[in-house]
Amino acid sequence: MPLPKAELHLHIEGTLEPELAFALAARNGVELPYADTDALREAYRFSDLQSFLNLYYGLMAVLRTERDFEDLANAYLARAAAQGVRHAEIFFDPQAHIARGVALGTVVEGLWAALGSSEENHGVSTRLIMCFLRDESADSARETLEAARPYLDRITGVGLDSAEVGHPPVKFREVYEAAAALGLRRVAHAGEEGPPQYITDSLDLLGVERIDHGLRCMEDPELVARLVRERVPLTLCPLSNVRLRAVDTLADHPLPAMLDAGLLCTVNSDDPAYFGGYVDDNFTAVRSALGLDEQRLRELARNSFLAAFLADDEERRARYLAEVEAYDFG
Ligand code: HPA
Ligand SMILES: [Zn+2]
Repeated sequence: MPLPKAELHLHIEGTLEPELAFALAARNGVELPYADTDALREAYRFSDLQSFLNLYYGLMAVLRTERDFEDLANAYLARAAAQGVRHAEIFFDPQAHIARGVALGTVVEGLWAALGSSEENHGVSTRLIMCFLRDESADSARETLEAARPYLDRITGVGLDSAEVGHPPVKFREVYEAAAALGLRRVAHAGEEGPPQYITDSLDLLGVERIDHGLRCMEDPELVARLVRERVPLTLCPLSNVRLRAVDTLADHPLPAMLDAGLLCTVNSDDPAYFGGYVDDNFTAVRSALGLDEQRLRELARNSFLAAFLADDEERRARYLAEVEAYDFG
C-alpha cells in the first residue's frame, strides 16, 4: 500500500491519457492529428513549458460534454486512489474550454459529477481550484471569475497557470482581490520558469497561500528564509521539472536542499499523463534518484496534508495525518 498523501498540484486536463483521448475523439467525432496512441505519445518531446502547453491545449479538443469531464475526473481519481491519494485539490482551466465553445457550466457540472461522489466511489476527498491563464488578459480573468459565480459552492479557490515568463503576478492583482472578497482561497504557479521575484509578488500582490512549483526560490536566500519563516507551502512536481527541462535530470533536483533549508515542500504530479507518472510515481522516482529516506518521505506526506485546504474539516486533516504517522514502510 503506497504512502497516504494529498495531491495539491494536479491539472485535470493533464490527466488525459492517450487512450481516453482517442475514445473521446471517437465519441465526439473529433479528428485528432495523430494516427494512434503510440503516435500521440511520440509527440511528447517537450523542450520547455510552451512546447508542452501547445500539445496540452490542442488535445483538449476532445473534451466536449459533461460526461467527458466526468469520465476524465473519474479516471484520475481511480488512479490517484491506487497511488495512496486520500485528498486531491484539482486545477482546471476554464478559459481553455470557454474559448472552444464549451460552457463553464458543462465543465464544472461534469467535473462535479465525479468529485461530488469521489469519497464514496474512490475514497478520495476533493477540492476544485479554478485557474486563470496568465497569457490571457486580466479582463478575461475577471470575466471568468464573474461567470463562475453560480458555481462558487463547488470551487474552493483560484490559481494562475500557463506561460509564466512575461506574465507577472501584478497583472492579476485586481482579480485576486475580487476572488478573496468572494471567500476563495488563492494559489499561483510561480518560479517554475519565471524569476524568484514572481514568487515574492505572488505573496505580496496576490495574497497567495501556497506557491505552485516555486523551484527558483533557491536563487534567492532571503526569499527562502521568508518562505521558511512564513511556512508557505510549495507544490513541487519533480517529473514535470525534468520533462519541461526546469532541471537537467532528477538527480539534479533541489528537493533535498529545499527540505534541508526547512521549506514546506510537497510532491505532486502536475500533468501525469504527459510527464511520465502519477503522484506515487513521483515519490518513488525522487526516493531512488535523490536517496530520500523514510523520514523525508513521511515529512513530504505530512506536509501535503498540512498544506491542504482542509480548514473547514480539521477532524479529517487530523485523521489523514495520523495515517501518515502510522504508515509502515515495510
Ligand atoms: O506546469 C504547468 N505550468 C504552467 N501551466 C500549466 N498548465 C498545466 N500544467 C502547467
Ligand atoms: Zn502546474
